[in-house]
Amino acid sequence: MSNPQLSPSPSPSPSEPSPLKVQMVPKSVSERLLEKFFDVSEYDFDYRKSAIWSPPVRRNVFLTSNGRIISTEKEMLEKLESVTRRRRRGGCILMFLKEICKVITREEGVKMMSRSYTNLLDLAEGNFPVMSQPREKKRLTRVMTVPGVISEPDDDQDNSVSSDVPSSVNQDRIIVVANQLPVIAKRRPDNKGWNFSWDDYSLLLQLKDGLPEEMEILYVGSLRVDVDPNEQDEVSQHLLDKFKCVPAFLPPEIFTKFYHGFCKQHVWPLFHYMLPLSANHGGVNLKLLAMQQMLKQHPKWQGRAVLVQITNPARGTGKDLENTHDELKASCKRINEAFGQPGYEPIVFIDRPVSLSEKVAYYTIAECVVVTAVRDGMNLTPYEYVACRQGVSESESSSESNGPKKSMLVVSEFIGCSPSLSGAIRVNPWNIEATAEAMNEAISMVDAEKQLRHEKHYRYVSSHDVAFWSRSFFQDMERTCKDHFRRRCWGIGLSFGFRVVALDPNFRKLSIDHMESVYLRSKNRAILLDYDGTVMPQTSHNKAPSAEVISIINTLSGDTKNTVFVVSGRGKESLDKWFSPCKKLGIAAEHGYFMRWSSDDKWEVCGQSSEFGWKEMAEPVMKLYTEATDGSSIETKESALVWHHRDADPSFGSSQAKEMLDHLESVLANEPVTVKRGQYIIEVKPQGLSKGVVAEKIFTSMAGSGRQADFVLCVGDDRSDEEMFEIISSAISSGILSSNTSVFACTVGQKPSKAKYYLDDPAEVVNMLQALAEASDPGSLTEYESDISL
Ligand SMILES: O=P(O)(O)OC[C@H]1O[C@H](O[C@H]2O[C@H](CO)[C@@H](O)[C@H](O)[C@H]2O)[C@H](O)[C@@H](O)[C@@H]1O
Repeated sequence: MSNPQLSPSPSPSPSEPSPLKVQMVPKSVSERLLEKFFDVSEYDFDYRKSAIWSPPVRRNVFLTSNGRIISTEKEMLEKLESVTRRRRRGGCILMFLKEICKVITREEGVKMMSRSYTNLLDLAEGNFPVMSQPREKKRLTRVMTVPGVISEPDDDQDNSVSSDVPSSVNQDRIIVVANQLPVIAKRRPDNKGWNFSWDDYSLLLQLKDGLPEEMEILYVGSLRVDVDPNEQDEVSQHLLDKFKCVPAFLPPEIFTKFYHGFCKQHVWPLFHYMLPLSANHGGVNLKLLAMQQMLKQHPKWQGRAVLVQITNPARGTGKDLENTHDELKASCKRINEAFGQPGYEPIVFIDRPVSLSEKVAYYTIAECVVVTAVRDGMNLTPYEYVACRQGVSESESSSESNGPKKSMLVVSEFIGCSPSLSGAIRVNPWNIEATAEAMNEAISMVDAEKQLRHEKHYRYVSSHDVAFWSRSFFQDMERTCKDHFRRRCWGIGLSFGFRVVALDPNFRKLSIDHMESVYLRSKNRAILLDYDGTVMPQTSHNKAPSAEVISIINTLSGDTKNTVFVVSGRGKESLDKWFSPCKKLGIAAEHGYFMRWSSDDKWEVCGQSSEFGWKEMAEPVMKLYTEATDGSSIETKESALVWHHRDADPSFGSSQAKEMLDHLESVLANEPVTVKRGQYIIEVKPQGLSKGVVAEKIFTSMAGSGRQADFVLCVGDDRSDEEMFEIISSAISSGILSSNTSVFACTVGQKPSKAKYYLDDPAEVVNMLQALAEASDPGSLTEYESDISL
């Protein structure tokens, strides 16, 4: 092992958190296993350093890369045995190493953090750290990888809550984790301890305005001061009691590496797709060059226009930053020398720290603000500027800006706030000429227009404040987590393909025997079947239904107790041809744009819209993506356009599909259409057309003719089929179906769905339908139909 084997240090007792020093610990189970089976010295890793120390519990918990929790040494050995067996079959040394690397031993972590570094999972569970006291443990819902009911913990956690719902959820709480806590810490004048107060300027603090009043808000983050380890317990307790803040005390050198190194040099550039230096080169040189260009192109501004460049002092250090800074200074000097006059310098370069009030003063007098960041998540400068310009009172403003409020913005199209500023002049900051022209246009604009643009922006800024954003984030979160505690989480896939899906605990495999017995007892049955991916495998090349499927569907639709429909996105011609032997079968084609109750009936056109002008807008976009995506194609249906990427490279096709979805949604935003994803397709279809509407029509018609369905079987595999499942509960509440109706909503494949049941694949669906066909009443079949079904 690469770890030096030092003498074991005793485990801290639960009441005594570990002192602030690095301790090496005895070899863990996983280390011993690694040594036993692999030459681990080849792999230079030390997983223990990544372990987060938490106050000790008395057992180990291992988390493997597929999310399975292994909680005993015995289980670990079993896992190892199975992996080594796989290894012999030519398998997965690396995979196992990765799994082992992900092992988290809660007891054996290297205790390099200070005592305030508490376990965030505990916070989430409602176990607030009470310093120096043993804590009660509750557990979060576990992640499983195999179907079944989660067994109760068999360990020594006597205090754990056995219910799925932690008691803490009775009280609404939100935990805000941020770099800095929204508190100001000052040493007491006598140097004995600290005074704390809320930081009223902190956005984090203002978040609460958008949250429900009874919501408890807990903050986790660092302080801006360095608190001696001896004082940390007391400070933590005080901040928790009085401010609901949990401080993370990072030693200064770790904080510097974390913030200036990891955050600024790695995470920020990574998330903004740029090298660290190009940012600084952050909010500046492109703008100076644009100013130079504007003065050259529009000499009328020489002697009149001044660019005040407020540059935050560089947060990092190093030769590269110094060079960048020197370059900026040189640009300012060059421009000022070229265009300056006695008493006039076109560029005022401020690279010292600027207080908020000074910044507000600059914003208040600025005729225009120019933000040319080449990449930024949000950038609040334009909003702050608009608010400051609104705040100018007539008595404070110069005679020139007396009268109506006005402001002008030139903003980079690459910053997050750009789309929300519809009155701003948007530029590509790399295009210096265009930026220069935009600056000229902005300051040359007539006052009335500046005023209109300002009013528009101010309306947006004043209604989209911090409270607005926190409220909308919170609502999104609430919607997403609505059933969080009810659902079971399942780990699916491996490595990068690993994901956790949350499924309803009642989601289960459809029991054919049970359904068959209900089928036999029922009198009015509605059977709604999707086509592709349900009765027809997606992988099949021949898309026509097999003779077996035709025979089964024919038998089912021939039973007078049954109303059977194929409800598909496909066009009517192929469905009509394929199912021509099934005379009594209903067909809904193109998501219900066309509907036919039996082969004797005419096709009804159900679309509300006969206006297809949008096709001319959608098709060129689809063509663009088709040209760029080898293997993709466009399908033109009567009511819809479909872009297929099944035959394209899987990952490229799917990323193109995501991009096209966004593209089409914005191009067609004002058109009466919806853009939907399906199995390897993006489909644009008229609004109001859905399989849900089809299902509703069928149930309504049955009820209207005195044959309200007492049995509903609805099977589908795709997103569009979810609309059928969804409509069932509203059909029961509206009385179209009875609360006694036996409903079998079934999706194909195990995945999050509105359906309560699943079958694994189309083969199982066909078996299930076969069982129902066999249970159907042969007496109700016509002679011709019984011939076919034989
Ligand atoms: O509602 P469904 O019966 O599931 O039909 C939905 C779509 O079916 C067709 O696309 C599907 O089959 C294609 C092969 O023929 C395949 O490449 C694609 O991935 C599948 O989604 C049809 O072409 C679409 O118009 C339907 O919307």
